[in-house]
Amino acid sequence: MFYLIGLGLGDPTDITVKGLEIVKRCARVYLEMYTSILGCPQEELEAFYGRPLLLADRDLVEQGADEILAGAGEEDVALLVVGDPFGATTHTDFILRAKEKKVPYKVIHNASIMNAIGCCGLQLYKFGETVSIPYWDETWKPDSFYDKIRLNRLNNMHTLCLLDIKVKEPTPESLTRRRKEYQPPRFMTVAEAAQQIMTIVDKKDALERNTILNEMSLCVGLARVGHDSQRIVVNTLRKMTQTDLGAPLHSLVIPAKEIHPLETEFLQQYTTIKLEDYNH
Ligand SMILES: C[S@@+](CC[C@H](N)C(=O)[O-])C[C@H]1O[C@@H](n2cnc3c(N)ncnc32)[C@H](O)[C@@H]1O
Repeated sequence: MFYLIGLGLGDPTDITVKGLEIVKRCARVYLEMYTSILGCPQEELEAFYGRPLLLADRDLVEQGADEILAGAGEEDVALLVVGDPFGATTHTDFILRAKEKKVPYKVIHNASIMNAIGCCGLQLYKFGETVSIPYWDETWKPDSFYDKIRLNRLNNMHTLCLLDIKVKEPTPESLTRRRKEYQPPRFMTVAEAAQQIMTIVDKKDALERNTILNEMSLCVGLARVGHDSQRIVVNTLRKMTQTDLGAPLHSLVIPAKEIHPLETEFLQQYTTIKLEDYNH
């Protein structure tokens, strides 16, 4: 059997009892930590599970599905995913590959940032399409995520912005070489995300700027959701560009234009801005 097991968001003990029992009895257990991170080293997980783990890095997850699924028809193999397995688009592919190979599979769910984001007080059923904000570089500055935020704002829906994680990215110089060298891992902060959004907003004409988003629009920065060190801050978009929420992972929420009074009351604990009569 092939098991896709969610680890939750915080620390090793967030795995479910069901997940832990499966992990203990599997022949091979792979750990995927490039679409998200747990905030503890692999050794800590191994000590808690009482068994070794095989690290499934980006190359193995994206190109090595056959290797991971090998033998899963006869013995138990698991792939551990931080959050919920369906909280990242990458893992549905594993299910399709298992089906194709006639390997039986089971998914063990856990908390995901997709639902834990409700901890800021904005109601989950008022969120529109989630966006991913990629790191910009000198030559590549995609801004299609802004169009989705715009549509959500026009439809009075909140937007969850998931922020880029760069792990095992080859250095530009080694791209053409057989032996790749890798850049240090990078995790986008709420300040960096807010800065990229501000850059787009600043380019819009005055009418668009005032009706969709402007520097005074509110946003919610969240760091390390589900960890003991979780932080949530509500700020204006401009001030969020200067807000340091510490270690990764971070997410940013752009609230809908109209916020329910209960949402306002909840958000108020994360800011000194008087939200009751705030109108941006
Ligand atoms: C591919 S997504 C989430 C994948 C994961 N499978 C899940 O279900 O939560 C990764 C992004 O989600 C956000 N994220 C994940 N865990 C987070 C956390 N604990 N706190 C804040 N943001 C988080 C970050 O923006 C991160 O770059």
